[in-house]
Amino acid sequence: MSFMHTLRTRWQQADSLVCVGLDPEPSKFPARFAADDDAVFHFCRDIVDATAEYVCCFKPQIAHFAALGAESALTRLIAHVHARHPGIPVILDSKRGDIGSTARHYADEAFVRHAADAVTVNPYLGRDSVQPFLDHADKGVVVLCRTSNPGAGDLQDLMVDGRPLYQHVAETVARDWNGHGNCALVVGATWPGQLRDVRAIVGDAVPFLVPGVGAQGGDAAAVVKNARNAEGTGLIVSSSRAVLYASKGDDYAEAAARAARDLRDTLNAHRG
Ligand SMILES: O=c1ccn([C@@H]2O[C@H](COP(=O)(O)O)[C@@H](O)[C@H]2O)c(=O)[nH]1
Repeated sequence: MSFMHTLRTRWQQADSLVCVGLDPEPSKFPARFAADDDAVFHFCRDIVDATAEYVCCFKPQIAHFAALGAESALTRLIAHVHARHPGIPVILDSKRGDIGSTARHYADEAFVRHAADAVTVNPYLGRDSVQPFLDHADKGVVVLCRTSNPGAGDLQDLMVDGRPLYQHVAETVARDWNGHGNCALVVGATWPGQLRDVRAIVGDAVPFLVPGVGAQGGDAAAVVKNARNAEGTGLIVSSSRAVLYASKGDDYAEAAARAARDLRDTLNAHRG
């Protein structure tokens, strides 16, 4: 089943727009992991198992694994999601972007090595740099559009032909790059006005990955009000630290589950 089909099915079956981000930082793990040689995998696995019923997706961020030399834990974690929680797609957040001959290897990294269902990509090298990802018609290609960070506007808001650059990215992806219907866009929760503008440009068919609620302070209610589609879906609202590190005690998994459930309920209260 394709990423888009799995995602749409999961939105309905789980009644959730929540994505739990998997950003392991061992210094924030509960003390019980201190002597565990495979702590990254075990901690993330526990979070996955505790929160699965409340999510539409999981989103591991590759730098958090690579910086620790823990790529094997990432591969095993994605395999664990697929084996124990079939029907929950995994978006590998790697924000890749390079010339086509190299991008092919990045696509293999995401879809072959790690067996992710979707990947985040940087569009600024242009169509040929994204093509190796787009060619995987059953996989999701999640293109950075208006990111959640404070400096997002430095380049993404530059005016080009009378409109900010991020709006050109949105239009180009929806009109030209989405031939297989496998594209989504990253738009930060910290920018409700831009969420509304991008939804108006791309219509209902293109999902948004929306990081920035929780630790970055984005307003979950405003995300839903501004960017849901006509079905009340179309959103993958991602939270990492606020879920992963909801408690540093032995109740870390229960606390993560509560945080994911509360985010689901907040989002659902505004879906209409
Ligand atoms: O615009 C973007 C794109 C990606 N991210 C990633 O999402 C998570 C956010 O973590 P929180 O702890 O929920 O703040 C992180 O992996 C980022 O690399 C983003 O924040 N903004």
